[in-house]
Amino acid sequence: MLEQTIEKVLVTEAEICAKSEELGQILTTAYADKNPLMIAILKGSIPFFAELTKRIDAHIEMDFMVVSSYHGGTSSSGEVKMIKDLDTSVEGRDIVIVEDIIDTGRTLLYLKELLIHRKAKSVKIVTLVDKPEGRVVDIEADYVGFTLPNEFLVGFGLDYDEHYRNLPYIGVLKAEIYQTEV
Ligand SMILES: O=P(O)(O)OC[C@H]1O[C@H](OP(=O)(O)OP(=O)(O)O)[C@H](O)[C@@H]1O
Ligand code: HPA
Repeated sequence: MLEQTIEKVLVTEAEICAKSEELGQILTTAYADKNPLMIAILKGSIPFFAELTKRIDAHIEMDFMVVSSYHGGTSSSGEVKMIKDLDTSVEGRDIVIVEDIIDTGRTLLYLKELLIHRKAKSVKIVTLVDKPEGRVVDIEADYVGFTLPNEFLVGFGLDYDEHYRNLPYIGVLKAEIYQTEV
């Protein structure tokens, strides 16, 4: 069914689990005794957030923000909209933003500047995927799972028109899918 719409798989579920384990160990060491606030940027980061946080062997807290800049299809509106803010104050806290992807960089630049403005003690970014060729603003993640080419990706939280987030791997859709309703 869904699998028939996929042109190629770029990152398998096993590779994502192994990378989450590796990043979890790095964050366990980096944040031992710091009680960071880990922020999932919804909706896309949910599957990765779940994989990653269960592999961090240290005290953490969790909160959630909903922001959106992609309005259907494969192109960014360029405007980042806050749809749901945090419940927790970030003042004086060590923050780890968890994202599924950094592409143009606009979403993470907006979020990082917002959290610094709110007086977070530190703000680090962990992303499952980095597409450096897509960047239009100057921002980098501190921890990157996979650096991938500039193709439109789906799966493991990444959507095309809100579909395909539930694929357990990251891939590219067949070209004809972009011309038809999903
Ligand atoms: O680097 P950028 O070009 O800003 O793109 C990255 C952002 O785009 C996607 O979110 P989207 O706005 O599509 O919302 P979603 O998480 O609900 O899919 C993704 O989850 C990142 O938050
Ligand atoms: O390649 C992508 N796929 C899905 N969502 C995205 N948001 C930014 N880039 C992408």
